[in-house]
Amino acid sequence: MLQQKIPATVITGFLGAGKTTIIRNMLMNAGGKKIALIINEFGDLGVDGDVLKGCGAENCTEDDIIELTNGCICCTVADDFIPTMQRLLERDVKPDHIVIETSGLALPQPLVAAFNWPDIRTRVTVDGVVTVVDSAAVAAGRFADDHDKVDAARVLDEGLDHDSPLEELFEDQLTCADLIVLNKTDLLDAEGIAKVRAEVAERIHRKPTLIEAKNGDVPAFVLLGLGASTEGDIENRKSHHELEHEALHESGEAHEHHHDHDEFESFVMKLGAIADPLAFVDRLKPVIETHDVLRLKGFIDVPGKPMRLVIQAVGSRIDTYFDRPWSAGEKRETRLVVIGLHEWDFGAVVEAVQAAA
Ligand SMILES: Nc1nc2c(ncn2[C@@H]2O[C@H](COP(=O)(O)OP(=O)(O)OP(=O)(O)O)[C@@H](O)[C@H]2O)c(=O)[nH]1
Repeated sequence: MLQQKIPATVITGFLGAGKTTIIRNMLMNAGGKKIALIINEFGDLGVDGDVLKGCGAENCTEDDIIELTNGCICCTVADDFIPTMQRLLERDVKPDHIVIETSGLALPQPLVAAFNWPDIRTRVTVDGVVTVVDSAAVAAGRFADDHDKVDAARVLDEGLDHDSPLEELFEDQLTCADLIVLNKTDLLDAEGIAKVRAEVAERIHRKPTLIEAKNGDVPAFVLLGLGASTEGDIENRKSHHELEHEALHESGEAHEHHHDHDEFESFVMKLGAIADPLAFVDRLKPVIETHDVLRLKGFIDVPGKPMRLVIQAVGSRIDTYFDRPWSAGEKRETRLVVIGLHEWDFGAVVEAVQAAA
């Protein structure tokens, strides 16, 4: 009899929006569903995968968590994602549901298109694309372009894309959604939330379901079981790049292929033990603001503490918490992944973070 397709849910959304938090909560209340996780990160310090392995959900053990950390899943879909999916489908014990967390910088469109590959499409279907929004960042205008800056630049260069890389990526992730989660609403009042709803609605031509959340508290039955078969609707969810590409093809103009990720850059830093993490966090805030660090996360070795300290910075909003003991064989060290916009002064950021340590 025709094999029932395994449903796969894509969780996307900009850096720090709350994807991992939503997934961790989903694992803890997914009932008996056996979940396989594919976690993609930009910057090869597997923080999300490590955090999720630490949550010890019995329906998703360590070997059900597969990490793809050699770049964005949209660029590595052919040589990384597809083979991973094929290996997963060869397992004798199949998962009930596959959940894919894209990196915060990934375009979901190429990933959804990959589900139309011949030997994937017969066995898996995209149950839905869930786009997580950092409502506080939207309310703060993080994704709205600085229009007078763009207007000034446009005077100089007619061919300038009207959107900044942040704005384009943000819209592309929204356009692809079956469900939009306005997360971090705990940081906003009713007026702020209304403003975010309006801004999100004006950026998309479709009408995906939109829900609010705090600390990723979205019930698993809302996330899993959307039944959208999104891979059959990609015509309706094109990214800016795909639309531009089509327009240029129609006009017959030649154009170079640019990767949307040239505008972003990340690096991993290793630092010594940090005796006073709160002082470190205070000194880090101005560095993040000065250099417009988009995202900083990782693990801190605090001398004398048996537990590992996780640091999570989304823009200059910084959280730290002890998540688990350092394990016996593990080397205690401070490792941070730092992600920013391309035009930043790389050396200066490294020096400033080191000086703050
Ligand atoms: N105040 C608040 N903080 C949140 C909420 N959801 C997540 N966070 C915090 O935001 C930070 C980033 O959360 P993650 O779940 O790691 O975000 P992510 O989208 O997986 O991040 P990347 O994978 O790096 O793109 C963490 O410090 C979370 O604790 C929320 O609803 N409210």
